[in-house]
Amino acid sequence: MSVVGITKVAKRYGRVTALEDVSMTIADGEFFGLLGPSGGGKTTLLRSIAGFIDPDDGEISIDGKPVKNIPINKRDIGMMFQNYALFPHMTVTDNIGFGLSVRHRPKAEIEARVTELLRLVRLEGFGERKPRQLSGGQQQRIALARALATNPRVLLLDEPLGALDKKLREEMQFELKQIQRNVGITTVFVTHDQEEALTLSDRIAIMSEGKVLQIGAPRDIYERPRTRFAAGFLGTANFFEGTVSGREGGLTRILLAGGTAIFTRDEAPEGRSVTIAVRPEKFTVGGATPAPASDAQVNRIAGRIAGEVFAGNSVTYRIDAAGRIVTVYMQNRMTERLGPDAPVTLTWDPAHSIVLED
Ligand SMILES: Nc1ncnc2c1ncn2[C@@H]1O[C@H](COP(=O)(O)OP(=O)(O)OP(=O)(O)O)[C@@H](O)[C@H]1O
Repeated sequence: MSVVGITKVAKRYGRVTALEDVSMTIADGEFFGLLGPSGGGKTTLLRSIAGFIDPDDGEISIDGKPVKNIPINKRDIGMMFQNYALFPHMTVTDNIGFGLSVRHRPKAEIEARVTELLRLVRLEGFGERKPRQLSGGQQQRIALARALATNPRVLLLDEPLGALDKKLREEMQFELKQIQRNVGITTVFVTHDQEEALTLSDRIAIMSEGKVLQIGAPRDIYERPRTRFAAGFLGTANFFEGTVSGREGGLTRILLAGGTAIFTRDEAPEGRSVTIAVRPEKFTVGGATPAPASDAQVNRIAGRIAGEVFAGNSVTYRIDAAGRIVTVYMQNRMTERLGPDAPVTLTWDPAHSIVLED
């Protein structure tokens, strides 16, 4: 069942199109990430759901009801923004209970709820502290508890962990996900950090220049990016441009400039110019004279080591092959080092050659 519905939403600021024809549905209990570069429209969309921004066109609904004429405080939404600071003069308890106090809930109910939320964010016993007596991560957890206090239908998070340093951020990612799972609240969050989007989201919408480029589960977008932008924004990809030159053994043959042929399981009409994406970890690097193919259905191109970045457990190679530099990630399992200029053979499964739409 869908909780948040967004249909053909548009927002312009003078000549700037912040959102254009944006549609998506967010399911009950889903952790939904809006990912994209700066200026892509993520915050504008989140603020439109919250009610801070009124879209020029389209419709936003919660539980099937259009929210256009519902004010912010009646939308049944909890919010946590990067700079959505706690009230500095109030205790942790009063901060968390704030939303319930302004709704004139009975004192006993507020106390019980605050206790429950402190337990949820693992800060029991911190109720009497002031925000300045908390670490950054603790403040963030209190802000989360405050956003959840009224038991809202939807939780909106804008770069919720943006202010934290890397280590704390990783810890909080894990915690945020746990809490979201436990509460089961439908959550929409904005991030420009691809790793954060991959770790937290059930599904991701990739946004750029006000448009949605692709929506899908992290694994689906990673394994099957539709565009060059999506492939490059979520992870790293090598791109091979060529022309479709027919079918062979159930595979599509792509002829690269320079005459090398590579194969894909995807279908594409003969004669079409296409771009193929291959993720760096999909390759195997072998010696100059590869073992005879036991399976003819494998891509195989010759190259030379042009550079390496050693990271202990793994190595990133830059390999000069088929007239380009190919980035390859390898686990550090080799007994011999592949030195500069060493001749190598790159092999990969045609299933990992993805034909892009643009
Ligand atoms: N109030 C405003 N007035 C004019 N232009 C605006 C306004 N708010 C946003 N924009 C423009 O709309 C576009 C989308 O902005 P938005 O903040 O939604 O992007 P974003 O993806 O959230 O970026 P960031 O990651 O930097 O927060 C940008 O080009 C921005 O400059």
